[in-house]
Amino acid sequence: MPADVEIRLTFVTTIRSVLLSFASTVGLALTYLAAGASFDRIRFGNPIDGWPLIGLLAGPVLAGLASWLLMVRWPGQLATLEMGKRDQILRAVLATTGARRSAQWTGKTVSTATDGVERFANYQVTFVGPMIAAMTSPVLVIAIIGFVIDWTSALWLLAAVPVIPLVIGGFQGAFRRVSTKYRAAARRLAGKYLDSIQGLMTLRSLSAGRRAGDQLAHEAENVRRHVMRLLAGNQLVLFVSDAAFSLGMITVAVCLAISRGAHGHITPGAAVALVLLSTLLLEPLDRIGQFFYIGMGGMAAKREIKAFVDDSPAGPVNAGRPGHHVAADPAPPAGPRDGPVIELKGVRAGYESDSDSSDGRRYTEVLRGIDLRIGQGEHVAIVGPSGGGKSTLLAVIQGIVTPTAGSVLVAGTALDEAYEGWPAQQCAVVAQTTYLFTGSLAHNLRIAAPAASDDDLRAALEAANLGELTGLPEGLETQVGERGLSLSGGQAQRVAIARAILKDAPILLLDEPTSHVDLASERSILDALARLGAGRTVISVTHRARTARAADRLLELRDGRLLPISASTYGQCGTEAAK
Ligand SMILES: Nc1ncnc2c1ncn2[C@@H]1O[C@H](COP(=O)(O)OP(=O)(O)OP(=O)(O)O)[C@@H](O)[C@H]1O
Repeated sequence: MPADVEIRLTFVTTIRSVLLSFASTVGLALTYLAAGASFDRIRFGNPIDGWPLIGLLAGPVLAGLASWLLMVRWPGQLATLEMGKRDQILRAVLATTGARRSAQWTGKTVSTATDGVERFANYQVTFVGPMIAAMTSPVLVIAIIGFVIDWTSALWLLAAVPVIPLVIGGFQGAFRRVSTKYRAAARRLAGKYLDSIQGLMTLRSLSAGRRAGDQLAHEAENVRRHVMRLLAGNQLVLFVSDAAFSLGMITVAVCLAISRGAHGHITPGAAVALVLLSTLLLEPLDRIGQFFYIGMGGMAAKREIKAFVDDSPAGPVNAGRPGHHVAADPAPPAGPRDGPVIELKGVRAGYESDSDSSDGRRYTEVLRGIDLRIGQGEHVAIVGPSGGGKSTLLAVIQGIVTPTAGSVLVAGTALDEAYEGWPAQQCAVVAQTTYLFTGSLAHNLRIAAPAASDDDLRAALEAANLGELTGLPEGLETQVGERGLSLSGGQAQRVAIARAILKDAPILLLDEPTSHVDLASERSILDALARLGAGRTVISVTHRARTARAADRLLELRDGRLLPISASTYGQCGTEAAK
């Protein structure tokens, strides 16, 4: 949601709240004045008639109508605001590089996009406007008292009114840390909870379920403690403000009524109306109860959403890198051209991770000056120690990880100048594991090529050595993913190859696609990959000597740098899995 829409919505909400609150205040004021006037008439033996009667009837109706209008419009505005914020967060998520993605980050995202957005919208729609209205309506009440009853009493009461917002402002400063800590604890719990669900099978196989449960209970207890602190603060403030202000304000009003009435400045009826009207000056106090739970929580959520969105490199791949121009329009498709298809010069890249204990972030550099030139149709294999940065290098080529220095050219176009989706369009990837979405096999394949026909899908499955799936009773409509047929690791990898075939990109990136499969599956996958790689530029990250030797060129990634090695040296030196 663009900021101006948010500002407009808040502005409209506030104006509406102020108007409706004024209508409600006038309604109640009319009732109290009518009650006072009636009191005078009763004293003189007259029945209740004329404007006091109209006031007594119309006042509550007006007040009730205004309050009702205030209530009925909220749900729609809440939904609009929540939808807009979630859309903004989703865009930020999609623009976030792989460098940030971790279980902690995912948990934070879920917590911010659900509970955080709800709290923010609730705060923005049901709190900000009514709070401003509540703060301004006493001025209206004072004016009514001044005009209708007595200016001296009005001025005395006016002196007490500014104390309430001042006190609320003071409490806000004192309790801001409490609500920020509560939101942080809630985010941490969401992250751990999600982490445990994602790693459920691992936890079970390691008999670590109970320990993980204890940790979750510990985090939940932490959240409970912070909520209790917030509520305790709320109760304390309610007690202090109610005791001091309600009593103080009513006492002042009663003293004024008695003193002004005794000296004949106001009638007994006006004195009664003055005391009744002074209760309307306590309207801001009613809001203090909401202040901590909705107000403080909403403000913390607002800061959190802003930090989340500001923190994500929304927009083009390299947005935020100083001095880099980003093309607004798609660059031309890569045709056969002279020069390298992939070129990296002096590329440095790494990861920032949220530090658990402090506010700061830790940066670890993984690639420390990569130079690489790959020509059209060339097949390059990259080997190296585990954790050396091979997957990171592929992520840089795909534009998922943005280098901190150096330049990257993909399919003949520098990423600095390409639009956001360019590298993803040019590369088909088969990674170590494949994610299958819940849905049909066809749905899972069309993610790569939405316009593909059923025949295209079947042909891709055949070419990926996965023809057996088309023979299932429901064929392409067979449900796979979490709630459907569970495919084996090898079959899932071949679904990824079928996706790559359908995508038909000029560059093929293979990140150890056979590392988690058995020998029979490996043969089948390598065979399908050989067909897929023909005529394409291929980078394959591997630990297998056979795959490495089959490449045109072999490079080793070690200590953040790429060095050429000969296939014979690789086999003999025995890099750990080079068998
Ligand atoms: N999203 C991430 N956030 C933080 N650090 C990361 C992230 N991804 C990878 N790393 C770290 O970067 C380093 C390089 O990881 P990378 O996966 O690129 O290595 P690799 O050579 O592909 O390893 P392997 O052969 O085991 O797959 C590792 O130390 C890893 O912990």
